[in-house]
Amino acid sequence: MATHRSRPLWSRVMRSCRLPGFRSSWPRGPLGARHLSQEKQATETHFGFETVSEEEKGGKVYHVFESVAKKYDVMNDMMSLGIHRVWKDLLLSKMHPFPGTQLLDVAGGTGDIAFRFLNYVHAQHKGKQKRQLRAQQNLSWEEIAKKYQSEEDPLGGSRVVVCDINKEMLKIGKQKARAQGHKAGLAWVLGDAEELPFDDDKFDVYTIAFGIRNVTHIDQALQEAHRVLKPGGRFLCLEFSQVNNPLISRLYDLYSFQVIPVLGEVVAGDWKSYQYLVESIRQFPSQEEFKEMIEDAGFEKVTYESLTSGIVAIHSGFKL
Ligand SMILES: COc1cc(O)cc(C/C=C(\C)CC/C=C(\C)CC/C=C(\C)CC/C=C(\C)CC/C=C(\C)CC/C=C(\C)CC/C=C(\C)CC/C=C(\C)CC/C=C(\C)CCC=C(C)C)c1O
Ligand SMILES: C[S@@+](CC[C@H](N)C(=O)[O-])C[C@H]1O[C@@H](n2cnc3c(N)ncnc32)[C@H](O)[C@@H]1O
Repeated sequence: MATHRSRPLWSRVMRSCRLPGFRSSWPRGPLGARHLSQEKQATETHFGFETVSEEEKGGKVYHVFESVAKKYDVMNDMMSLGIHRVWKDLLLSKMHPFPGTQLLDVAGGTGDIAFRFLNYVHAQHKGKQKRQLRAQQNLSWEEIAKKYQSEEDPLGGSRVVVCDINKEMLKIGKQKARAQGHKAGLAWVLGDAEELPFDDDKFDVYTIAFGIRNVTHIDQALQEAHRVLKPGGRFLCLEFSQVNNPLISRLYDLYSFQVIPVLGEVVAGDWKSYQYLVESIRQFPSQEEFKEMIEDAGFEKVTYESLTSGIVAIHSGFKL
């Protein structure tokens, strides 16, 4: 079977040499590459509103999530007044996993998407079991109890792999998994979205929630998503997007720049990481631009849904 090492040679060589032209037109934010010289295009990018070298960015992003890991979940509930939970639930209902789904959750951090997936497939499997038992009306209650006990896989064959580049985020995720009683069907892998440590054609669904904005080469991460998905597999991305209503946009800016970093400082003792959060949101492409990037990576039937006036969007695409 082909492995992740089997990426075309030109791709590997151009990537390691950082030749101009390898990158797509991204980044295109206010301080993005389109304002830079041809030579600098291959080496400079943005970290929030700051211009940094591509080599520097990964380390800076790593430091942000290492720093916020312990307060990450509480901060999300506070900053979003719990709304991020609704967005994540919507991602799961859009996915509507079938029994036996193999999910890869990239930039999975503290496991929010993975735990939702496990709860979803568990409930789905239980429901299916109940329906089957109801259909077998002639069974005695002892036989029904026996059938329940002999059930070996309560997830019906579904599995999720959480992959994240940050050890601290994964550590918190594993602690949460233990506390919530998740063990079966869950694996944690340290890895980079730009160079996934998985074989080709391995997963039915690839998710990335609030992760892709932090990746240095978004085009590379999208190509990797395409590579590891099975033919017919689905890409789903939940990410901050563009608010189009001018009034809401004004309020949103006020809240983002005046409140979020203050909350970051008060709750997590970390102004800078939350300043990076709001700045990185402004650097991310619009719904339509991101849709094009997903198509460029080879996905088909690409669609998106804007949620909460476009504060976030869910993009979907298929490897056909
Ligand atoms: C370091 O990197 C990160 C760290 C992290 O912890 C998380 C992430 C990734 C993010 C997530 C996993 C998602 C969860 C996190 C967030 C949603 C935080 C980011 C928040 C924003 C960019 C702002 C938008 C927030 C929301 C839509 C949540 C709801 C909040 C409100 C409705 C605001 C209510 C607050 C107040 C009333 C307090 C007083 C506010 C002011 C004085 C400022 C003025 C503000 C307003 C008048 C209202 C604000 C209005 C809006 C936000 C727009 C309203 C929208 C609609 C009506 C649709 C990570 O990468
Ligand atoms: C805002 S958190 C999102 C966590 C989780 N998906 C959620 O929705 O709560 C962003 C995550 O992206 C991870 N990340 C950043 N760059 C990455 C990369 N190149 N490869 C894999 N993960 C990365 C960070 O370590 C962090 O855990």
